[in-house]
Amino acid sequence: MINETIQALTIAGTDSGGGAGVMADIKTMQARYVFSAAVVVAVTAQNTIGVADFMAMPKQLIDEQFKAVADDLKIRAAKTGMLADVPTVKAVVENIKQYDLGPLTVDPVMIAKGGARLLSEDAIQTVKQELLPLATVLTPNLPEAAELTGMTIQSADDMLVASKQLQVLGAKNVLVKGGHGSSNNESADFVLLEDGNSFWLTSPRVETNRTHGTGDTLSSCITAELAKGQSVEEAIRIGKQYVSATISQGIQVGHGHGPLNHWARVEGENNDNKI
Ligand SMILES: Nc1ncnc2c1ncn2[C@@H]1O[C@H](COP(=O)(O)OP(=O)(O)OP(=O)(O)O)[C@@H](O)[C@H]1O
Ligand SMILES: Cc1ncc(CO)c(N)n1
Repeated sequence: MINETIQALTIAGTDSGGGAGVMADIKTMQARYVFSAAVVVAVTAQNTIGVADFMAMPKQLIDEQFKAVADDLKIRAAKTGMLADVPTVKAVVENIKQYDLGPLTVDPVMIAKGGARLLSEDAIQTVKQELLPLATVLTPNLPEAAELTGMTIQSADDMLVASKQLQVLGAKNVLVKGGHGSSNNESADFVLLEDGNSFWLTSPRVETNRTHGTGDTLSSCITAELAKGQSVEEAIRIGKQYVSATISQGIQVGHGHGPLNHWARVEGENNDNKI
């Protein structure tokens, strides 16, 4: 008998251009040696330049995908990404409550790098009230943290206050991503853990437009590491190291915000005998 392969689930939208959403999630989990299943809740027509169109899946098809996965696979951790609109958020929340999917990472995706809305404005409230309380780890970028808290977030102190507010709203552990920050030489993320401990994660800011799917990649890596049984702190630290490697070891695809290098290796990591 061989040991059961570690399995994780992404619940998100597809990206026809291959760089973000479900595609980035699967590539990331594969690179982290975790088997990835996917519940597709929306399909986008998208490339590195922008999102041309998208459609959310009907509730019945979302329910059936969750059931198909839960009936057969042993999911050890899950993440959510693009959730499109109110009915989709509600369907996802209902299914997450119904099945044992392990620790949940919520990436509250709202607006794509090109400016397209991937979550309707009225659904922000639904995410806040119904999905946030289910999050083991919440990973907003600066504009998302601002939307969810109603704060203006400009300084490091603002990130700290926002993370506390997000914990009050029900997220156990919060990672506020600084990719959209104004510092020119550092990309600094703030982490507030369930036990009240907090720390900064910094990496050199890479001068590049190849940053399509950074948030998806970070949250998927965290999910993969949680599936392996890593602590939340360790999963977040590895996530930051991996996403930094995928940005700094860039590849060239497309004409806009290029995708990341999911083949990138974290320096010093031994990847022998991972399966
Ligand atoms: N130019 C950069 N150089 C280094 N690290 C970066 C850069 N841009 C983003 N990051 C890092 O990537 C991670 C994701 O942050 P970011 O704020 O870009 O997420 P996001 O906006 O949700 O991404 P997306 O919407 O494209 O998926 C964070 O750890 C952030 O610090
Ligand atoms: C489908 C999808 N999910 C998430 C993002 C944000 O990176 C995107 N651009 N597209």
